[in-house]
Amino acid sequence: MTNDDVLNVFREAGALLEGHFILSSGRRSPVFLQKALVFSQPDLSEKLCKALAEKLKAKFGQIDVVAGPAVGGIIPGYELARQLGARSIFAERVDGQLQFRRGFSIAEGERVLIAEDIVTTGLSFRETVEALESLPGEVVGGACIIDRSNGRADVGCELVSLAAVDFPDYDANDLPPELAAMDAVKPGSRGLA
Ligand SMILES: O=P(O)(O)OC[C@H]1O[C@H](OP(=O)(O)OP(=O)(O)O)[C@H](O)[C@@H]1O
Ligand SMILES: O=C(O)c1cc(=O)[nH]c(=O)[nH]1
Ligand SMILES: [Mg+2]
Repeated sequence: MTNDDVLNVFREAGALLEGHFILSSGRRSPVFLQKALVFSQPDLSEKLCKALAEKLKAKFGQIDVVAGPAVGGIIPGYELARQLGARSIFAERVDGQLQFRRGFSIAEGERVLIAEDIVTTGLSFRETVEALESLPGEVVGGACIIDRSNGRADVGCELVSLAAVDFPDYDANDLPPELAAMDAVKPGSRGLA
């Protein structure tokens, strides 16, 4: 799939939003990819993850465990695991810190892939890498559906994206006038009680 093919899936699902958004990192953007609207359609999740899984097989070979950060990483992580013949686990925030709970485990020597929906600054990805450090297994790399930093984000491991695009984001104290004129909304889960 090309970048345009992937963006068209989001556009047709009504998931390519315009406005004033507060991102997970606290940065602001006039564009938001509401992935939940795409992942609410299993055929679309399957289509995107199948194309991404082909790239991942070629790059990393055998994967035993796919680990994604909640909430956004759960569905693509599960569908990628299905496509790759791997297990799927997820990390969730406890007092703001990502932890693997619910009895999830990784065995010594297992090959682990980190799966995300969207990468902006790479912060959530790096936190997932950190959460995996105290567990057995080898992180062989990472995957995301859309890298909106177009390859600039440091994710703490080798990243394969299905699409890489350049969407603007700004410091909250340095907004362009058209964004400053709009009320901001925060769609993600980070920081919610
Ligand atoms: O690269 P980053 O700057 O970390 O931004 C990307 C992250 O932001 C979103 O998660 P969010 O914390 O908003 O919550 P969600 O997963 O519940 O949507 C998205 O799912 C990624 O995890
Ligand atoms: O950076 C984010 O928080 C973010 C951006 C985006 O486009 N979509 C999303 O779910 N999160
Ligand atoms: Mg997330």
